[in-house]
Amino acid sequence: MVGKHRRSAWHSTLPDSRPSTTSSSRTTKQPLGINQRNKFVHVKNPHLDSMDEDILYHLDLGTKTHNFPAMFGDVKFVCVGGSPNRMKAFALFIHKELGFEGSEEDIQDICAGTDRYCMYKTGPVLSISHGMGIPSISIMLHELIKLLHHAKCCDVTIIRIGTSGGIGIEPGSVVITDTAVNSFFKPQFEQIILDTVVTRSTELDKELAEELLNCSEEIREFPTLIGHTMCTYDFYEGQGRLDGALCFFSNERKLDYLQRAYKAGIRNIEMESTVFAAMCGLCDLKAAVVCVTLLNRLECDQISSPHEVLLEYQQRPQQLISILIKKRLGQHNPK
Ligand SMILES: O=P(O)(O)O[C@@H]1C[C@H](O)[C@@H](CO)O1
Ligand SMILES: O=c1cc[nH]c(=O)[nH]1
Repeated sequence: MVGKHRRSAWHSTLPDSRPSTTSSSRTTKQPLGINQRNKFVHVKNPHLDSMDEDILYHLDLGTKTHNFPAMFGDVKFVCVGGSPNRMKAFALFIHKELGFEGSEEDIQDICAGTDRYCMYKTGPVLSISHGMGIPSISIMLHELIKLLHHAKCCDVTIIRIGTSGGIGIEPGSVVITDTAVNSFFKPQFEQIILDTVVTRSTELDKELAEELLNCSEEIREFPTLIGHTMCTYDFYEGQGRLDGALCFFSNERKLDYLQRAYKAGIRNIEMESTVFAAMCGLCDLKAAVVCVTLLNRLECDQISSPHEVLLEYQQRPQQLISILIKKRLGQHNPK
């Protein structure tokens, strides 16, 4: 049984079934979310205090070479996603949406000295790529969380905007994760530390998920729903695909697994949400995962939609996040 969630997954193609939660109480013209005033980002590592300098190697930043409070102290929203191009596109999009002055050329990759990750900042919004899979996002998050801590950022909301495979929902739907689960449908992330397996919770911020769902009420162009997200260690065998270089199970076993996942409340599969939820939770960061689905895994394994369709799908979580950010900043004018 998957851990607590307030209601079962819900599909916006049934508008009448939308919860009656009003958008006014939580999301109108408030600079910050209700319960997140002056909450600093916490690192949980006593060794950091005794370090003379902290070099964030994969971001090509360091506390002696860069003035973190000056560069990042005003950050309130951090958006992360796998692809460098997507995260650059998001930074440009949000820059325009927030009506900031300056041209696109002004938004440069802060991590240009490394090709591991890219990072863009526009106003209070930081946009960073994390590559594919748990190890890649985990390295980025260690360094990002330290960056936010050294910069003395407070009241930060962090959102992963990704792509995923849907289960039993229309391709192009956007899933807001209430709980990230592992391949056994459990709300847990297992981190191996030295020679010990440490199990961490993958609960995400339920209020933030609801706030995002409220924002989705303004977008009629695509369905948005709340559901569990399964996070795997692999795209092919790990997600029950029949089209990898290796596959030793039948179509029947694949479908049985995916149907059991659907019954457990899982609506999409991706490769980062559990560690993202676990690390952000431990460091007091309000976190959400918002992924578009590229296909329905009950129907196929290959992602065969045309490039333009996939590009448009990738913009959907960005549209939703832009409404949230504008509402939080008191800049939103509903259509
Ligand atoms: O944020 P992205 O689109 O990279 O997320 C998913 C999970 C994997 O990283 C990748 C697999 O195609 O897409
Ligand atoms: O099926 C999919 C599509 C995108 N990302 C995944 O991890 N799985």
